[in-house]
Amino acid sequence: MLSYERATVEGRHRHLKGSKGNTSKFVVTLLFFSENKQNESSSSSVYVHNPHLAEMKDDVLYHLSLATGTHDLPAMFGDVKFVCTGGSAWRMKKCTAYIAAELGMEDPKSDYPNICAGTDRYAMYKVGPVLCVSHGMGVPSIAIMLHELIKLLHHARCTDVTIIRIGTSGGIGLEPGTIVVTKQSLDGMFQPRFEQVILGKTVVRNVDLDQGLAEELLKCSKELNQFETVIGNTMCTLDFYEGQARLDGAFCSYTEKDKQDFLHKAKEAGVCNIEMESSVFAAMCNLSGLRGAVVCVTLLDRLKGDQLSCPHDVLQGYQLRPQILVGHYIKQQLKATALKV
Ligand SMILES: O=P(O)(O)O[C@@H]1C[C@H](O)[C@@H](CO)O1
Ligand SMILES: O=c1cc[nH]c(=O)[nH]1
Repeated sequence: MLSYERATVEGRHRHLKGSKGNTSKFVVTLLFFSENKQNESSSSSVYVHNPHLAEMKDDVLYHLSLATGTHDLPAMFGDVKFVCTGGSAWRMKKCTAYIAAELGMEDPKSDYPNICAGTDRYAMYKVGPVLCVSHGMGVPSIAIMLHELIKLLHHARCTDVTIIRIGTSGGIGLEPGTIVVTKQSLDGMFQPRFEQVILGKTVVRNVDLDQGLAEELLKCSKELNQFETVIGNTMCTLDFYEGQARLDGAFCSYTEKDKQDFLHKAKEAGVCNIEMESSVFAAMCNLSGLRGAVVCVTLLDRLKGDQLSCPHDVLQGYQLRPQILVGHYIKQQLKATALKV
């Protein structure tokens, strides 16, 4: 069972306009969900926390092109136990075919229809208990997908779902092709938090990820022994260029030295890689009670450069690594569950 914990943070806003040093007080209420061990049940299905949903006759998951009124969501998705999500639709289709082969569930025609074919916002594929969904680029895009996915899992009455973001990133001091399993998601100021403005107030959300799941994934990588994997902090930014201290965007107002100083500070804060979705992903896993992990391959070492100039096939090969690791993990989990039955 999960229960709310409330915490209040007080601070002061500095007014941008008006007289120098003018500030006003703000109060932010933090809601954490914590495990209630006393009432722990064997399966977990706490995904949505919204009293308004129960009052709605029909729920339209607009960006997924699915709805409770037009689709039998329990029949379509009730067996889902794992969700893999990543930026590109191509990668999610590849991931579906790879996991199908790993689990011996290949479609003889190798055709995995896009369940969200009614929209070009996101793509979704399913093989057995595994759902693969694309999320686009950046926090707003993945947040919209996650709101609708979490409602989908709720309407479908799914239980015990694990969700893993399989993505790409820029590494700091790591050999390109290394996988980073995120320990904590830090913002651009190296703070472990996700800030969202709701009703004109800043709400700070918890970005802790499931450490047990991260360790299990690291163990799987050791068993596979195909590529280097580390557990470390991931910096989540709102931009690929200036937000990640690149020198090659359309605009840049800092020097190579400024960039290096920033990246070294990030390294000191335990940052192993930089990407653009982990913070809100972690926050929404915490809110929903989903078990979550972020597994990203590094495409380059940001201490050595900014441009992704290595050959296309090398980059595509790197992109497949997170799914190889996650495919192995899912296969092991399903085997272990089958043994228990
Ligand atoms: O899941 P992907 O590999 O798309 O995530 C990273 C972070 C940004 O969305 C994108 C930038 O190239 O790659
Ligand atoms: O450097 C990189 C590479 C992939 N994705 C990012 O966000 N940054």
